[in-house]
Amino acid sequence: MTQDELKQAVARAAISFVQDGTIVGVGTGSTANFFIDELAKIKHRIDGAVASSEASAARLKQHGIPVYDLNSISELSIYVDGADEVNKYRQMIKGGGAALTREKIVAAVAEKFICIADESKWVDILGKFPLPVEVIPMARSHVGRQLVKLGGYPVYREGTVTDNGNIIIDVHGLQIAEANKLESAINEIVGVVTNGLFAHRPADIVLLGTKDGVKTH
Ligand SMILES: O=C(CO)[C@H](O)[C@H](O)COP(=O)(O)O
Repeated sequence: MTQDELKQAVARAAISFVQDGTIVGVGTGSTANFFIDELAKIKHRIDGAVASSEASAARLKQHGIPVYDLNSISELSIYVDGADEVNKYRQMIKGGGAALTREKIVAAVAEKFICIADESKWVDILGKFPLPVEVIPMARSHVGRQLVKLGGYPVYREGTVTDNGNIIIDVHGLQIAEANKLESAINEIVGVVTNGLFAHRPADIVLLGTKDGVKTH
């Protein structure tokens, strides 16, 4: 099976968690795109969606799925999104697509976070994938220096502007043993909007696409 076929399989599996008549939280990235395409097939059963990026909102609208502002709803039963890395505690690194802040906001509102990923994303220790940090542009150098003090090698992601008008710094060389602590420490740096560690809010369910089928963690 190709990686895309594994992504498609988990996207399809996630549909079984969608309840009729609800608004669905939708993430960002290639795996989330497969989920959006699956969601379109059952769009008559749902009320609409909340998106974690402009790109996902556009794809949902192309399919004729109504997209709601997060501020206009009071509850969200599920949020379905991909990950760049996920471990056995269902903690994740996210933000490869630069949507980490909105992803974290929608995930915070959702009752259940369902992570959909192909098996290449499964890791023992988080940190091989460079950790994305969303930063207010004028704080770029300051934040970079503080990230070095935390043991990382910050690299400015040139040419990327987030949906919130900010920049991304990718932190290389981290071996993340205590994800909760590192998530908090980075968020305490002045100028950081948020970072792509999802340790305080891990996924509730991970659907992992493997050659032997979709496995649930
Ligand atoms: O966090 C994300 C975007 O900000 C994505 O979930 C993550 O990058 C995984 O992407 P893909 O499904 O394309 O592998």
